[in-house]
Amino acid sequence: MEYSPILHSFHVVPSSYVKNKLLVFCVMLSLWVYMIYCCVGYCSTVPNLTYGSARGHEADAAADSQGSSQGASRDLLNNESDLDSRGDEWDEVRGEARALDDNNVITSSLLNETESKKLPRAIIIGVKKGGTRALLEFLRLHPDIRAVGAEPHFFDRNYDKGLEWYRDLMPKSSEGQLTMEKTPSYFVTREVPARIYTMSKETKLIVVVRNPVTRAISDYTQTRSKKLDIPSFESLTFKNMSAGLIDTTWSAVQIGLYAKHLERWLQFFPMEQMLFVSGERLITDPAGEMARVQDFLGLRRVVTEKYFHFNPAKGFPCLKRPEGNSKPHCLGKTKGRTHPNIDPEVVQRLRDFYKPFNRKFYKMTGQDFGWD
Ligand SMILES: Nc1ncnc2c1ncn2[C@@H]1O[C@H](COP(=O)(O)OS(=O)(=O)O)[C@@H](OP(=O)(O)O)[C@H]1O
Repeated sequence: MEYSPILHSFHVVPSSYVKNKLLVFCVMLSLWVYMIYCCVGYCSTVPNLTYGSARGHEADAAADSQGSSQGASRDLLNNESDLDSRGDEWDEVRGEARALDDNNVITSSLLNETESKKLPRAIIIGVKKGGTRALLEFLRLHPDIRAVGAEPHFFDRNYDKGLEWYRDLMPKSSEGQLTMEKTPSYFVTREVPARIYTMSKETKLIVVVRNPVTRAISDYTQTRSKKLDIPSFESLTFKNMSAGLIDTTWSAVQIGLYAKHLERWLQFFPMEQMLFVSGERLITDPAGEMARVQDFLGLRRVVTEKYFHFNPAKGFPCLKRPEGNSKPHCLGKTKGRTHPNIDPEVVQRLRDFYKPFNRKFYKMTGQDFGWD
């Protein structure tokens, strides 16, 4: 019989030594099997013991960014549910703005786990046809702003649904981000100042104002676009045309009495908590007005002139990517409608009618909007 070291060792070495060797062999075998599994890609299904924390964060970040894009598309669906919402047209550019600041993107995706829906800390409360959609869409370019695209009408039409209903409409945001909404009818609705104050007396309020005569014509143009057989602007303006008595109960006229509406807000909020944006300058100098708005909200000045491109055919500033030369995005067809020609005498009568109210408004706000 040939000499066999293995057999020999079996005979001469104590059995505990053999057991130990077998144990080591089994461990080695398992490790090899494990490594082969890794090579063919099964590791992702097995708890990662080797570099668990590093890979774990990468995976979380990927899942988070998926989460945030889902959030964005939910926001987009909200937009589509509202007639006035044209926010979707601007989303591509908005994404571009976010990509501006890499740190911000990384931070926000890592923070996504702690993101939650919050009540707005700033609201664009008016005025109807002032340029509120343009302002909201310009603001949505800012990475520190999360805004709901549709108009929630919570404080005027849906107040009985409660604050949780309202909060649920908001997009998710991280701690450093500011949640916003716009509903232009708030500025003229009697109950709204007290209700916003009850939610939070710290709420920042923004009002986009526009020459009340042009605003009234814009308002009328919108109504007429939906209902063709309405009386003329001229006949609706007067209670008694021959006596020249203006009908202040007609909402198109009433909304423009800015000083009167503002008085109600000042019973609840100090002037420092309100910002008045010129609807006219938002068209002629959007970057200048945006600088004021961002300062008021305590934000970095991210949305600057490099985001705007004046479209001569449309007659309005549109949004462009700061880099590259892709086509600028403009607001939809319902913004910037052609106004009907109004009898110049009626326009003059309205101007005269608004003059004292405008003066009072300039005095209250400390701003001359140059309408007279
Ligand atoms: N960038 C840009 N693009 C298009 N339109 C612009 C822009 N900036 C301000 N505006 C003016 O916004 C007016 C509509 O105002 P609102 O968005 O407040 O209207 S609404 O109350 O939400 O229906 C709209 O009024 P009309 O011109 O009467 O249609 C515009 O004059």
